Amino acid sequence: MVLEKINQVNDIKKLEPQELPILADEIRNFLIRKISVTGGHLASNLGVVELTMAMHLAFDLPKDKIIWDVGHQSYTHKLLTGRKEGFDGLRKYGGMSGFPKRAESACDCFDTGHSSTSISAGLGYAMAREISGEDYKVISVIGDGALTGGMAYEALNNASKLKSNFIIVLNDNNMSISENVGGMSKYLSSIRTASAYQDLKNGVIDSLSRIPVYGEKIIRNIHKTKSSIKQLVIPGMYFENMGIVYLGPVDGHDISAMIRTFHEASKIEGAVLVHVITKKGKGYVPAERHPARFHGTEPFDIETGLPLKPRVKANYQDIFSTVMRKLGDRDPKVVAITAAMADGTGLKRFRNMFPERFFDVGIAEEHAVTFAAGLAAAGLKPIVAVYSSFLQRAYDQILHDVCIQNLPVVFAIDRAGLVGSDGETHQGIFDISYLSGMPNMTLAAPKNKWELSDMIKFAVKFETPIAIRYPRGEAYDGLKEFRAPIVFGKSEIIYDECDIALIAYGSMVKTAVEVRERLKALDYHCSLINARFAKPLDEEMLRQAAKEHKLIVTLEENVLSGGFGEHVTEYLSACHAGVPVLNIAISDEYVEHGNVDILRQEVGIDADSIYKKIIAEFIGL
Ligand SMILES: Cc1ncc(C[n+]2csc(CCOP(=O)(O)OP(=O)(O)O)c2C)c(N)n1
Ligand SMILES: CC(=O)[C@@H](O)[C@H](O)COP(=O)(O)O
Ligand SMILES: [Mg+2]
Repeated sequence: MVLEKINQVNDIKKLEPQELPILADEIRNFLIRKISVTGGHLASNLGVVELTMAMHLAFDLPKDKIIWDVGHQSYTHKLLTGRKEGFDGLRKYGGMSGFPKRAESACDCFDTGHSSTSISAGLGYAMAREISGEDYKVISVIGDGALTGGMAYEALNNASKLKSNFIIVLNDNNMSISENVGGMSKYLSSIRTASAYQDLKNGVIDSLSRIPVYGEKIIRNIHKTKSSIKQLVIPGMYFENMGIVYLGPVDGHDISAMIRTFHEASKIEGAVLVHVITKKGKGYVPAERHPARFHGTEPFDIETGLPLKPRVKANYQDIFSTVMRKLGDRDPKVVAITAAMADGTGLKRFRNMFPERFFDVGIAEEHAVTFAAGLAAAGLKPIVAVYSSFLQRAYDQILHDVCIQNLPVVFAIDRAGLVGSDGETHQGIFDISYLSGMPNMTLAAPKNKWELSDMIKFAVKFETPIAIRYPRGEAYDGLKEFRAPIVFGKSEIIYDECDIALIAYGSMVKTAVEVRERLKALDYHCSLINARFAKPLDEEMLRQAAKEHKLIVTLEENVLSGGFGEHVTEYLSACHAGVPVLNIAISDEYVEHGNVDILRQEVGIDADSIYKKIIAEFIGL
């Protein structure tokens, strides 16, 4: 086993050349085996095995800095930097992260998780190196999907002024999570398919490189200057015209070709983009055939590629998918927007049925929101389906383009709450806080699957901005009998008693049901109120609850700061309600990766922790 020889960074450099393809195969088998048990980002990682090996061979880690965009494709890098043992605990609580983490290894120089940050961060490193007079190479690895994100262009624009070497590796597998979209994607395809042109260029460079002494110089000059020869023979003029040298395309499964190109790229003063072509899912047939399904996978059977635990119950995304289909059918003004998350959000069905009213704008949340604002201003009914943590990107667009103009944009905020294995970059625990301060915004959250459907229907008729948040995964199917119509700003009283009022928002209603059952066993009488709206608050209900109970408990899956509970407490204290309020929320800390049930216990929002906190509070009254 060649992989056995890889125990720490740079061990790969000790291998014989003939061992490298064997190592690539063994790494693929290792990843398939491990991820089939733990789950994780398989297809992207299978695609970059040789690319990562070539970078580790061409560069000097940890001195040189490799920055992985998104970071979901960094598994081979982890393997080659002494973290083989970590794969059994991949993305588990207390185990190895699925993303690069500076705290995990000296070879991880920048934490990532959200897309399109690598060129900015790399440029920061390169500039810092210039200023401090240090000597290391900086390499940002960005996918073709991540290159649809606006930040990447802001960084490229800025990178053109760099005087020292900075390598951008464009890992082009012609896929985002699903098919990549947009003009840049088309442009990259045209480069890939222009093979005749490419052969011509390679021929010229190859011939030049065979000319002793002068050949190298001419090639360098070609790369350095904006000569007309270069314009003729090198594709990638988009980058070249920005002042970024373009090299490629290079076969991303040919280690020697990549090493040669990286050495070439290292000699260039300024920013250079190396265009590498890879195959997403390479080496595992089910992942090659279904790269989107194996982008991020649950544990699966290696033989068949099928999930080990087939889903029995519908998840919130299935419910969203169904209601969107119905709305699309009923109302031709309904349009749906996603920032590259059609699969995850459940918009695929809408896309297939109403392609002309479906927009995948690429990994461009800021643009998605302002684009939706434009659609709304022109009289359509846009629904932006977006993960809570990714919507953080678009704070100003929501405020400036949607809320100030009071436009009827619906935000379907998916993955709201703890998401689990992706960890701190992906936990959707800030949206109530960052949205509730925006005038004109309405915030709602359903208690169960039927209410999600009712709320989306309500939202589509709503005439001002509205955000509906719901969690990742299985939809709650309890409390079916409680389906009072949705009324703007009004909560739903589920059980009306005395002693304690449990006022739960969205996903926490389910937990509150369990807490109430346990408190009942101790003879505590608890009301259960489904808040439905975090903004505006149901003030009438709050005043009433304050009068009728000895303790108010708010429950939410969001950070405390700026969250639902804080607003309730503030309101009750402003009206001198005189009743104690216990806020159940996540304390103001980032929550790491792990199983959601474990994380809930860790942050104290599981039924048991809440039950204990309530008893302690009540006894102290
Ligand atoms: C801001 C943001 N939006 C969405 C995502 C979700 N996301 C993760 S990877 C990915 C696709 C990336 O495609 P690409 O960069 O080409 O990498 P590949 O998986 O193809 O290697 C998306 C949309 C994200 N991580 N960050
Ligand atoms: C890396 C990334 O950002 C996505 O692939 C994310 O992991 C998807 O998460 P879900 O599994 O919740 O769709
Ligand atoms: Mg890609």
